[in-house]
Amino acid sequence: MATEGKNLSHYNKEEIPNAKNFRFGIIVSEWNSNITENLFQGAFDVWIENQVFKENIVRWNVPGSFELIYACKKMQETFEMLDAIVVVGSVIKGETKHFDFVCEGVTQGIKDLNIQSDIPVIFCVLTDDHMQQSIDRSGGKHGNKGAEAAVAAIKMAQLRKDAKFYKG
Ligand SMILES: Nc1c(NC[C@H](O)[C@H](O)[C@H](O)CO)[nH]c(=O)[nH]c1=O
Ligand SMILES: CC(=O)[C@@H](O)COP(=O)(O)O
Repeated sequence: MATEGKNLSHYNKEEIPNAKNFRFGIIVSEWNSNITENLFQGAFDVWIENQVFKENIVRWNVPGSFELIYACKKMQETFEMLDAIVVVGSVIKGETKHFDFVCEGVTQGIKDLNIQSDIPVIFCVLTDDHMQQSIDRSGGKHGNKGAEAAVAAIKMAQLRKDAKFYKG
């Protein structure tokens, strides 16, 4: 398993672009908030550690992961100055196939928003079989996927900035 036995949240600050002037959006699902709040904190802490100004971080909340799609579309439309957006969710399998549809729907929706908009969207949605897997990946033994998402957001913001520079 890709994550098993590993903590993927450790990163080398020397390899992270200067994030001081970047502006980020983050949308947090309220489902499984014990998980999503830890994911948010992991992302927020990485951005602060990399000199992002608190006032340059915009947070919205949504009821569940499926609503991340619409909220992200509206955030892209509303805050065109953002350099990247992170969407945060925790989907945990239940008794029915609903888990499959929510996970696939969010995945495809966020993929589409990356294609349709100039603002990159980072996918920080845990899709786990049970709560322990979620705990392990939101500040537990396998690190914090929120921290990883924040690093990805910085790197993609820099890639977008470089692309604009080369395009002229
Ligand atoms: N079961 C989980 C959900 N389900 C709710 C959906 O995301 C959505 O809010 C609802 O279908 C109304 O549109 N959401 C999660 O984020 N995590 C879950 O485990
Ligand atoms: C992902 C879900 O919506 C799921 O957790 C809901 O649980 P159930 O499938 O038992 O209704």
